[in-house]
Amino acid sequence: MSPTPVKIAVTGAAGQIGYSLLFRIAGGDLLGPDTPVQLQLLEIEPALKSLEGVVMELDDCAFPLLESVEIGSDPNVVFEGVNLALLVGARPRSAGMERGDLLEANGAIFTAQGKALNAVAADDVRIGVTGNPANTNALIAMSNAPDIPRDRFSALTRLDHNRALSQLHGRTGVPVADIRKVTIWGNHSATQYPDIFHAEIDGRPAVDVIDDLEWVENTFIPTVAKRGSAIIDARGASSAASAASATIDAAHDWLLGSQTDDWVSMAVASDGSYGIPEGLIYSFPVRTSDGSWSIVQDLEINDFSRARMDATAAELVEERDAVTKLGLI
Ligand SMILES: NC(=O)c1ccc[n+]([C@@H]2O[C@H](COP(=O)([O-])OP(=O)(O)OC[C@H]3O[C@@H](n4cnc5c(N)ncnc54)[C@H](O)[C@@H]3O)[C@@H](O)[C@H]2O)c1
Ligand SMILES: O=C(O)C[C@H](O)C(=O)O
Repeated sequence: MSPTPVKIAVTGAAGQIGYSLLFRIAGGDLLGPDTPVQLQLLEIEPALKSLEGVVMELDDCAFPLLESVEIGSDPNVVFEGVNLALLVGARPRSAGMERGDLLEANGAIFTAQGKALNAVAADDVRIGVTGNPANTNALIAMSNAPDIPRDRFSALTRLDHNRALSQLHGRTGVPVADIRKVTIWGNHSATQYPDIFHAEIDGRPAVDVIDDLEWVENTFIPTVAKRGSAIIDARGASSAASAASATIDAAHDWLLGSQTDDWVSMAVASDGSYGIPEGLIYSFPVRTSDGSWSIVQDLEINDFSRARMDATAAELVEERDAVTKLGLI
C-alpha cells in the first residue's frame, strides 16, 4: 500500500520562489521518493492566471509523486486539511516604503492566513514562513492561530545557515558536509548573528581552523548577514532558487529529522532559552526529529556572541512592538 499523501500548501505560488519550490516538492525533494504529495496553492486573484500556467508545467513534468494540484485565492479553502503550509507569498518592499509600512501590509496577509490555518488546517499542521519579514510574519500568523500549538510555527533562517556553511567552505576548502554546528541567531535580517564559536570544521573547532577572528568579524559575519542584499543588487531580484532550496531543507529536516551529530538553525518561538524574550520568533540552533524540534541547550556564550545575540533580539522586540501597536497580534 502506498503511504498516505501529504497535503502541502504553498502561498505566493506564482512568484519567483514558487517557480522553483513547487517543482522540487513535486519531484520528491521534500518528503523523499515514497511519499505522494497533494499541492494546494494560494495566490492573489490577479496572479491566478499566471499560476494556471505553472500548474500546466507541473502537469507536463508527469511527476509520479504528484497526486493533485488545487489553486485558489481564499486561504479558508486552500488551507483545508493541509499538513504543511509553506507561507512564501508576501508583499515586497517597494520604493519609498518604510519598514513599518511593510510590516503593516504583510501583517494583514499573515493575520488572515493565521486565522484560516487555525480554522481549516489538519491537526498535525506545521507552518514554515519564508515571506519577509519572516520572523515577525510568523509571529503574526502564530498569534492569530490560538488553537495551533506554538511549536508548529517557524520562520526561515536556513538560507542564512546554508550561506554560512558555503562561506566557511570557500575559506577553508573543506566540503560543507564536514562543517557542523554553525548557528544563525535571531532575525532573518542584517542584524542576524552567524556564530561559529561552537562550529566544527573537519572535526576540529572552527575558530582554530580559521584562526582569524578579524576575518570572522569583518568579512564572514557581514557577508552572510548581507547576502540577501548582495543578491538583490546583482540579480535585480531577491534570491529565489536558493530560498526555495532552503525552504525545502528546513521542512525536510523538520518533518524527517536532522543528523544527531549536527544541528540546524530555525527561527522558532523562544522559551526564554539563552535569555531571549519568551515568545519572540528567534533563530536558534535546533535538533529536529519526526516533526518536532528542540533548542540545543547549554552552549557557552562569550561576550562577543552575547552582544550580537541581544542586538538582533532587540530588533525583533521592536518589530513585535510595532505590530502590537498596529493591533496585528
Ligand atoms: N526567509 C528567507 O530566507 C527569504 C529569502 C528570499 C526571499 N524571501 C522572501 O520571500 C517572499 C517571496 O519572494 P519571491 O521572490 O517569490 O517574491 P515574488 O514577488 O516573486 O512572489 C511573491 C508572490 O506572493 C504573492 N502574494 C502576495 N500576497 C499574497 C497573499 N496575500 N496570498 C498569497 N500570495 C500572495 C504575489 O502575488 C507573488 O506572486 C518575499 O517576501 C521575499 O522577501 C525570504
Ligand atoms: O528579499 C530579501 O530582502 C532578501 C532575502 O530575504 C534573502 O535573504 O535573500
